[in-house]
Amino acid sequence: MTEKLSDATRGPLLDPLFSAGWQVVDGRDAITKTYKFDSFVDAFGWMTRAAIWAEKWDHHPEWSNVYNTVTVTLTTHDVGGISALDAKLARKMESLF
Ligand SMILES: C[C@H](O)[C@H](O)[C@H]1CNC2=NC(N)=NC(=O)C2=N1
Repeated sequence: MTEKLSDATRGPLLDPLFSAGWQVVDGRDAITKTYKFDSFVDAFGWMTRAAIWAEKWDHHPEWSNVYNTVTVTLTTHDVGGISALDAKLARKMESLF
């Protein structure tokens, strides 16, 4: 069962993501990162690959794309905050980037 991250698990799961450029969203228990690509095709290709994992894990990003830029926000709507699934999807997005 998915749960909001406890204080004890937040650091180990989120600190590596903060080092990779993820940030906490102001006023929300959510994390965000803006990715820049060389082209729209690269951006959309990355979104397509990330979307396959999101669907496989039944965990979906809030995201938007403008040309070569993709802004992603991850949170777990079912628990009202960041869960391990958000960290897992963020790590996958990093590895696909
Ligand atoms: C019913 C379905 O499994 C849930 O609504 C899933 C779908 N994708 C989801 N994605 C995200 N980001 N948070 C959720 O709580 C969530 N819940």
